[in-house]
Amino acid sequence: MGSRPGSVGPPEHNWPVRELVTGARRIVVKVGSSSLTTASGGIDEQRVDALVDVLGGLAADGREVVLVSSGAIAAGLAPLSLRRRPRDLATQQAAASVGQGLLIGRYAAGFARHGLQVGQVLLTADDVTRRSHYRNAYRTLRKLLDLGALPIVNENDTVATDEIRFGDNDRLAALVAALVQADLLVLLSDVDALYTGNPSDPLSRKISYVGDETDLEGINITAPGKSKIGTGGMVTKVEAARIATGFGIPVVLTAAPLAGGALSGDDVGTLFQPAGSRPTARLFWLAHATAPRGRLHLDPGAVTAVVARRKSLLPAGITAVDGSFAAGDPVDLIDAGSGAPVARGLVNYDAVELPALLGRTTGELAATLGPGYEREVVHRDDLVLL
Ligand SMILES: Nc1ncnc2c1ncn2[C@@H]1O[C@H](COP(=O)(O)OP(=O)(O)O)[C@@H](O)[C@H]1O
Ligand SMILES: N[C@@H](CCC(=O)OP(=O)(O)O)C(=O)O
Repeated sequence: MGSRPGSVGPPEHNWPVRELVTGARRIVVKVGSSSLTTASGGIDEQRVDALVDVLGGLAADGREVVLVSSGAIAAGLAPLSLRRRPRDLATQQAAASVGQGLLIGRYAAGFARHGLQVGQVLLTADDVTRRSHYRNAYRTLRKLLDLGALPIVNENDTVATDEIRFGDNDRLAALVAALVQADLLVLLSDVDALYTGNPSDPLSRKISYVGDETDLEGINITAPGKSKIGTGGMVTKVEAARIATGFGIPVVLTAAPLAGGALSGDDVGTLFQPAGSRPTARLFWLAHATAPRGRLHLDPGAVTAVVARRKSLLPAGITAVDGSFAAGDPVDLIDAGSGAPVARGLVNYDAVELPALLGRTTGELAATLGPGYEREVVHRDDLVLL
């Protein structure tokens, strides 16, 4: 890559942030397809074994480790004589079905050398977004850890459809980190850190520390090239870091071969500082893990009331409704002027009930329709700003 300008780091040299890494007891490690498989499609056994050795070392040190591993689709390509990552879902699912078994087999053999059992946990988006399901997922992961087994999580690609799938595992890893209340999320990729621009551009600088959102301003994240076997790219990793740090979990982003050093506290990769306060689990899930079932469009007064004054949303400030949802479902609140989502909340009415209520005051609605219609459309306790 040639010489490049100096890296962008924390303001003070002795910033103790690396202790967030070395002191972490429960760690979620996510590894991307590009770090586990060969360009021609198949498992890169040496790289899998190198990762297993690092994670086995952590477990031997008494840390709880959850591995979120991509690579099922890529690992299934060569065995099925597929020459590149298929575009159609059915072939991707078939490749994942073959590749997942091979991948987990390789992990099981590798971790056995460290005296560790692995537990395969395949999740769909629903499993980590719906309250009843994510409690279930949590129980399984917790039990595996209690039994001394190392959970290996992937998206359940063989049943996930285009509409519901995560596609990349970065966001899934951030949600799993929140689910198990991890002390640290490590995102391993084929690039050693986040850069200010495309890492192959010599003018791009390495970013060693992200303190908050302002440190991400001006960063140019380019899509991975066509030859890539991963799907998420850097955009989904930064998004995953936002989700995890927003839940109070520090994140280290680095290359898989640097994982051992990063976990020992070496100043490698990019460290994302966690937010000071942790939102309630319920609101965190509402913001990051729910799929909105509809959209309520707000006039300027309602946007100010909800965003600036943190008030409940009343029917008078809603100009339009779309989607088909039932009372209790998550919906996005849209600034009708800009079209941007400003908040997400749990709605108190069914979609079919709302059109007759729009623009009317709660007093007027209660007088004509009965006291049941005095209720807010979205109560402020069920609202989270986006
Ligand atoms: N600003 C940036 N900093 C670092 N990497 C970047 C940036 N913009 C784009 N990338 C690309 O993102 C790629 C990582 O994404 P991806 O291939 O999906 O990884 P994985 O398979 O590990 O999930 C890197 O190889 C890099 O080329
Ligand atoms: N669940 C998929 C992950 C897809 C993928 O490529 O993700 P990633 O490499 O994390 O960008 C698989 O195992 O192939």
